[in-house]
Order: sequence, then C-alpha cells, then structure tokens
Amino acid sequence: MTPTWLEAPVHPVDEAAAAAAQARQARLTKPPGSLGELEAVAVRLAALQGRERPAAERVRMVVFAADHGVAASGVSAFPQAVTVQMVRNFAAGGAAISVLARALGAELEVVDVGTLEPPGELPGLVSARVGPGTANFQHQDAMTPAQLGAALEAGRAAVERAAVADCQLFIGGEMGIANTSAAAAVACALLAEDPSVLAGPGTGLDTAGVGRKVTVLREALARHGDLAAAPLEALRCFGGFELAALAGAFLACAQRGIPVLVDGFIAGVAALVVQRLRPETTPWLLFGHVSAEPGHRRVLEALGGRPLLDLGMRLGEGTGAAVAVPLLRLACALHSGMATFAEAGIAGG
Ligand SMILES: O=C(O)c1ccc[n+]([C@@H]2O[C@H](COP(=O)([O-])O)[C@@H](O)[C@H]2O)c1
Ligand SMILES: Cc1cc2nc[nH]c2cc1C
Repeated sequence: MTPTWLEAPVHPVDEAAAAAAQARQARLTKPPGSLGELEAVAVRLAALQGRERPAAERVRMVVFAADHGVAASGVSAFPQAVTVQMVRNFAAGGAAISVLARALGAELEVVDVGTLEPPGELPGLVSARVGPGTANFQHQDAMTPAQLGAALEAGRAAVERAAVADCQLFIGGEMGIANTSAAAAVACALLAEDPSVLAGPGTGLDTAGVGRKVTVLREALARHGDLAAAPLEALRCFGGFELAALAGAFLACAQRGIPVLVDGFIAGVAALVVQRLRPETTPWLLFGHVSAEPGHRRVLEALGGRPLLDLGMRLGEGTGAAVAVPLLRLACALHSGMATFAEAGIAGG
C-alpha cells in the first residue's frame, strides 16, 4: 500500500565538504564566529551540496494547491473558491510569491493537486489533480490510501523536474483554504497535543472562530486512535493533497540531495510528517521563518528547527522561505568571497 519510493535511501551529507567549509570560515578575515548564523548556514549548505563553497542561485519554488472538505465546517475566514482564484493569480503573476520569484530570479511552478473546480489551462500550471478536494475530515477520512499515494507522488514528480533544472535549493509553497485546520489536525495527531495548542486564526478567524475550529479538530481527532507513531496515516486521515504533495517533495529532495527551505505552518507540518517518517531527512530541512500562526513555534520546536527570520508573516505560498533566500545568498557570498587572513596579510588568523 505504501509507495515503495518512500523507502529509498536519503542522500548522505558530505562531512568532508562541511569540514572544508568550517576550516575556510576559520581563515576568513573576521573574528571567529562573528557572522553568527550566517557562518553556520553556509557550512550546512556546503555539507548538503557537497562543495566547500555552496550557492543558492538556482532556486526552484513550487506551490501546491488543493481544496479541503473541512472548509464546509466553517473553519476559515475565506470561502473555498479563493483557492482556485489564487491559482489563477499565481499564473498571472500577481500573487506575493509570483512577485518574490521574479525579484529573486527564481523559477515558480504551480501544481494543482485538487482544487474544487479545475482552474483550466494556465501558463506555468501543472495539473496533477488527485480529486476535487479532500473529504471533510470532521466526519470521514480526508483521503483514501490511493489518493494519499497520488498526492505524495505529485510532490516527488515536482522534485524530479526541479532536479532536471539543476536546482540548488527547493522551496515548497501551498495554497488551500482551510489547510491550517488540516495541518493543525496532523500536528495534533503526531505531537499528541490538544487542538487548543495548535489551532490558530489562519487567514483571520476571530476568537469565536478559533473556538469552533478547536471543537471541529477535537471531534475529528476523537474518531481515531493514537496516530503519534503513524505519520502517513495521520496525513491520510486529516491532511490535504497539497500537504501530502509537500511531504512527498521534501522526502524526494532529501533522497535526491537537494536542500529544502521550509516555509510556514503548513509546510512545517509537512516537514514534521517527513521527519517522523524518516528522521535521517532532518539535515536537509532548513527553515526560512517562523509564522505568526501560533502553532508554528510548537511545530518548529518538535522539528528542532531554527528559523532564519521572524517577521510576523502568515501568508503561506512559500513566501516566508522566499524572503530568506537573500540571506542564504549573502551567507554564501561572504563564505566564498571574503579574503583569508593570509591573503589580506592580516595578523592573528
Ligand atoms: O504558512 C503559514 O504559516 C500560514 C498561516 C496562515 C494561513 N496561511 C495560508 O492561508 C490559507 C489557510 O488558512 P485558513 O484560515 O483558510 O486555514 C492557506 O492558503 C495558507 O497558505 C498560511
Ligand atoms: C487572498 C489569499 C491569499 C492566500 N495565499 C495563501 N493563502 C491565502 C489565502 C487568501 C485568502
């Protein structure tokens, strides 16, 4: 039942490249450690890319979009039709991630994994529809096993295309009205937390709305046993097609040896599924930011992830990862462009 590719080995991290990068950092014209996290992230990228001087120039962004049956339970501030409307906005170049992709010179691909209405043919849009949205997980399992397999595969296929384009860094974004409920339910199942800890306003629910969301999540979680050790089953029962596609993409990146820059709450939960399924993926997952969605901090804590930015963003689409790309680029530029003490003739190195 479980797709066999999920069990393929994760790419090893290159410890020799990490050691060479660390040694180079020690020779650069600055007091040791004075560039803080910028040093650590350059060394980490060196280990992942298998080269002393890493780069984050060729960035691939993929936004996975899908609808959620649980939207019918009144858990979002926005109507479900916004999902497909935003897909058209991505393709037309008017969404926040479209602007960031242009500004960064990054390739942006949009994958329809199952909006309620098909968006039609659009430039840059890949159709990998698993169905017209998930079932409402308040009352039944969100996906069948076959749907879960197809959604995971949509993520893997996107990474295959990114690998052909020789990408150095992968960003997975998502769009799906009500997907903070799906992500919160999956995270509650994996972390054995009450929904009051992980459910938040999402697109903008008020306090009463968040209370309704918590009730819906408690009811859904109560229909299942303990899923803390069953990440794929939690994903199938509560997740979305885009969440599963993100999980498939993140795992495929780790298998292919492509570093991932994880976005916000929903992408973070996809990363948590992957980490619980295959803990050896951990080094491949870098974290762009911490979202204003309150549950994200708990998810990052569980992942052991340190976000690069904390800007109060809560948009999704991959935007919180995209805005961290310039930092990675600067970290790489410093790492490979600074003079060493010997080159500059400075004493004390
Ligand atoms: O990435 C985040 O941290 C994040 C936090 C809150 C909302 N979102 C976005 O908002 C949508 C889900 O919000 P909601 O309220 O409909 O569950 C979905 O399209 C996400 O991309 C994203
Ligand atoms: C307008 C809008 C844009 C989004 N992008 C990601 N999630 C979103 C939710 C809404 C409502």
